[in-house]
Amino acid sequence: MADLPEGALMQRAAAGLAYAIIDFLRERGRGGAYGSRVALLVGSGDNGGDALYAGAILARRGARVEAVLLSDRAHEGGVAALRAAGGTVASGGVSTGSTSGGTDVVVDGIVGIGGKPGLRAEAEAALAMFEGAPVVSVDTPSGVCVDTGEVDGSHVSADLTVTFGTYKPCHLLDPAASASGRVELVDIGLDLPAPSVESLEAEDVAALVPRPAPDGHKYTRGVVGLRVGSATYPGAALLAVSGANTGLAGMVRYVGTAAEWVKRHNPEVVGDGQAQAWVVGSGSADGANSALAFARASGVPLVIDADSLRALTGPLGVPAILTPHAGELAALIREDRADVEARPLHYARLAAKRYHAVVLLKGRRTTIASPDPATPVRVNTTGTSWLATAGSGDVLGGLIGSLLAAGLAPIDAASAGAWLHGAAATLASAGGPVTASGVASAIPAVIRSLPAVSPRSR
Ligand SMILES: NC(=O)C1=CN([C@@H]2O[C@H](COP(=O)(O)OP(=O)(O)OC[C@H]3O[C@@H](n4cnc5c(N)ncnc54)[C@H](OP(=O)(O)O)[C@@H]3O)[C@@H](O)[C@H]2O)[C@@H](O)CC1
Ligand SMILES: [K+]
Repeated sequence: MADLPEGALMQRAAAGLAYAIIDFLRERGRGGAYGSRVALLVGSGDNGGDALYAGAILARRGARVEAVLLSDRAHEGGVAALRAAGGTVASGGVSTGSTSGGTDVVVDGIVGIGGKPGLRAEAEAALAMFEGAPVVSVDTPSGVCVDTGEVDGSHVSADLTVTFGTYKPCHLLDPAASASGRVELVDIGLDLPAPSVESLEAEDVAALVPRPAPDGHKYTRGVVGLRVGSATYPGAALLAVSGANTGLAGMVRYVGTAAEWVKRHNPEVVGDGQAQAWVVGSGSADGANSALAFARASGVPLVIDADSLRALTGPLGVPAILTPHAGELAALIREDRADVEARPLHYARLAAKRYHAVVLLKGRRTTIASPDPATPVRVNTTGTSWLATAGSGDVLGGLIGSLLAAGLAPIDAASAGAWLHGAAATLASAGGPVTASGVASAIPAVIRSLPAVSPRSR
C-alpha cells in the first residue's frame, strides 16, 4: 500500500467486485447492471468502502443501488462516490425500501479481514430485511473467523464471495468455506508473504505426481505394501488395493487374511516382502495392532488408517500419515467429534504435533497438517458430495501409500492423494452417484488429464 497512490488497491478491488456482481446478475437471469436492484450492507471499515465504490460503478451502469449504513462511520469517499453516481444512502441500518422489494443482489460489505467473528444486531436486522435475496460477500462472508475458518455466532452465508489478492483460510476451511459459497479471486497486484494455509491446484499436483524415469524398473518406482482387511472385512482389502494398484507405484504387495480375494481380483499383486511404504488399518478388525507393529518394524514410512489409529499411543518413530475422519480423530485425542468438525485446522495441527505425523483429517475440505509447524497446512478442494460413500477412505489410504512408496514426502503424498481422489470422484460421478470402486477406476484418467509439467517446475 505504501508504494501505491492512496486508495489504488481499493479501486482495483471495487472494480473487480463490480464486474463479478454484473456476471452474477447475468447468471441469475438479469441483463447485467442496468435495471437491477442492488442493496449494499455497509460496515464501518474498508470492506464497506469496497462495497460503496463497486455500488458506484453499478449505479453508473444503470443499477438502482441503495447503501444501508450499519454504523455511524462509513468510508467517506465511498459514500460520496455512490451519491455522485446516483445511488441512495440510508443511515441507521434501515433501508428506505427502495430496493427491499425484489432486490436482485445484496452486497455484504459489513466486515472483512479487519473484523471480529460474529454479527452485531444491526447487521442481523439488515440481513433479515433482505432475507431470500442472493448475497455476494465482499472479501469474506461477514461474521466468520477469517484466519481459522471457524464460526462463532451468526454470520453471512453467501452465494458468491469475491476476494482480493489471495484466498484466505476462511475460503478453504470448513465450516466458513461452506458459508463462502463460490469464491472468485480478484488479482489486485499484491506481493504476498508465504501462507500458513494453502491449497494444491492441478498444476501443483501435476508437478508432484511420480513419473517413471526412462530407465526405471518396478523397484526404482517404489513398492507399496498393504496390511489391511480381515476375514470380516475382505472388501476393505480389495478397495485399498484398488487405490494402490493404479500404476503409480512399481509393485503392490498384500499381506493379510483377504489374500485369496485380493489375488483373484488383482493378479499383479504379490505377497510379503520389502516395501518402501506400508498401509495399515482399513478393515483390519482384530489384526489392526499386529499390522501396525509389523509395519512399524520395517522402518519405512506408513499410512495408518481406521482400526490401526486406535492402536496409537504416541509418536511412531517412522514417518507416518494418519488418515482419520472427524470421529476417529476425536477418539484419538479424546475430544468431541462436534468440536473437531468445528475446528478442523486447530485439531489437525494439534494431532500432527502430538503424534509427530502428517495428519489428514477427512471431510468435505480434507485438512492436512504436518508435524513441522513451519509447513503450511494444505486444504483439499476437489471432490463431490457423492464421495461420502462406504469404502472411499480405503481407496484413499491405498492411493496415498503408493505415492509415499514412489518417494513423495508425506505431506505431498497425503495432499496429492487427496486431490487425485477427489478429482477421480468428480470424474466418475459426472454429477451422479459413485462407488468407491468407481473412484479407484477413475484415478488413471485423472492423471492423464493433468496439465503438462514444464521442466522447470519438475
Ligand atoms: N488490506 C488490503 O490490502 C486491502 C483491503 N481491502 C478491503 O479492506 C477490508 C479490510 O478493511 P478494514 O481493515 O478497514 O477492516 P473491515 O474488515 O472493513 O472492518 C473493520 C471494522 O469493522 C468493525 N467491526 C469489527 N468487527 C465487527 C463485526 N463483527 N461486525 C461489525 N463490525 C465490526 C470495526 O470497527 P468498530 O465498529 O468496532 O469501531 C473495525 O474497524 C478487506 O476485507 C477488503 O475488503 C481492499 O480494499 C483491497 C486492499
Ligand atoms: K464482507
